[in-house]
Amino acid sequence: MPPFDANTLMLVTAVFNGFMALVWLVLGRLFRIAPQASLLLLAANLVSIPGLYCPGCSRLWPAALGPWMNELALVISMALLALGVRKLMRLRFRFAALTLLLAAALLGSLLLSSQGHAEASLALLSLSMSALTLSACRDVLVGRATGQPLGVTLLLSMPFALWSLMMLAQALTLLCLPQWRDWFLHEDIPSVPLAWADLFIELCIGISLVGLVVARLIDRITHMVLRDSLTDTLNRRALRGELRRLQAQVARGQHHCLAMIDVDHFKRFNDQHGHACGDAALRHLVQVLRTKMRALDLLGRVGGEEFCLLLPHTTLADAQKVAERMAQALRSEPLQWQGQALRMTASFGLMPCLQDDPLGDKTLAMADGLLYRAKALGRDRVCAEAPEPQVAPR
Ligand SMILES: Nc1nc2c(ncn2[C@@H]2O[C@H](COP(=O)(O)OP(=O)(O)OP(=O)(O)O)[C@@H](O)[C@H]2O)c(=O)[nH]1
Repeated sequence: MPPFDANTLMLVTAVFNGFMALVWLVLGRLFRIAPQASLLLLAANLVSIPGLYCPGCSRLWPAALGPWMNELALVISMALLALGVRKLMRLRFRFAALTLLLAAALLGSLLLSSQGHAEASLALLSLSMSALTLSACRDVLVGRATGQPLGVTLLLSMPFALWSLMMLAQALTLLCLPQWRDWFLHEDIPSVPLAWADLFIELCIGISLVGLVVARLIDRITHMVLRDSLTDTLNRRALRGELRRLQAQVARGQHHCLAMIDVDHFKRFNDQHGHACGDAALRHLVQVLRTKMRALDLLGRVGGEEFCLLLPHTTLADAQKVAERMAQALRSEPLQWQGQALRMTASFGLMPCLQDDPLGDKTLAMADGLLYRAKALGRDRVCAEAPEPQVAPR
């Protein structure tokens, strides 16, 4: 007897899946990390165990249904895995498509099995597993966190793609290449090469799923560190970082602009309608400003009701048009609060990013000065100023 027969390898895979079920239990229940996804992945691992290794199970159902029942557990496990991955990547469930796929696979394979077409029945189940893992692979690619490098995403999606390919190859072999059947199945249990491949891919999927959770945690922490929690704009720290980056480009001849934006008479929202209304007003402001921003533009909250807009690769004349459009949009879209339409305006101080200002402090201070000029001139307006032309020293 070889040192590792297929049954031993399937037992090792089942033990590993049991261990992963424990990992999801701890992550989801104890640490409350991705609790719903963890629950689905816990169930996926538990359900896979009888499909991988269950010596006494054959006594529970007719012998003809033996292989079908094993594969059935694996198909259900794959469906739970696909759902868990979707939840982990924060994508909406597509229950209709999943139910249709499962119903077609299970009913079709049962029908084929009952009519004596055991190979076609197994092939159908393998095909459905291939489709389920392919959809998980796609979800890992589609739902990747914003800052996650493409190489890492490809690496994390690889085990799902491998599993999908392996199941597809198994289905095609059962249907079209019976002479190669031994590569996949030995009688009704997996062949040794397939059992090895199973074990390897299950290990990789487990590691990949934990990697996805870590990527999600990193994404959340980065978001918390760099974003303002009320308005979901950049916070002061992130804004300063972006401004430094733009100032470095200004030194190399690029043209960027910066606008300081302050809500007019903001205190009245708080005083007359309560603090919750003030918060809603800030979110409304951001929502309206965003409709006039390009994908490249960056908005950050400097503090209180004061915001800073960075307009990369924009001349002062173009930036002025953007700011005027924003002021107009605010004027025409009042805040809807408890059945009332509350008029909201803002003042803008607009500056081109200055040369010889590596941290952007001078640019910020001058934009702030222009903002106060806009306030002094009666609010609800844009004040812009070109910098003094630089005179070359004689
Ligand atoms: N609701 C809410 N209020 C805030 C927040 N941050 C700062 N404020 C309030 O914003 C108000 C700012 O008021 P002021 O600085 O007097 O400015 P203003 O009323 O907008 O007047 P002008 O700028 O001169 O037009 C203060 O009452 C702060 O308490 C916040 O996150 N939420």
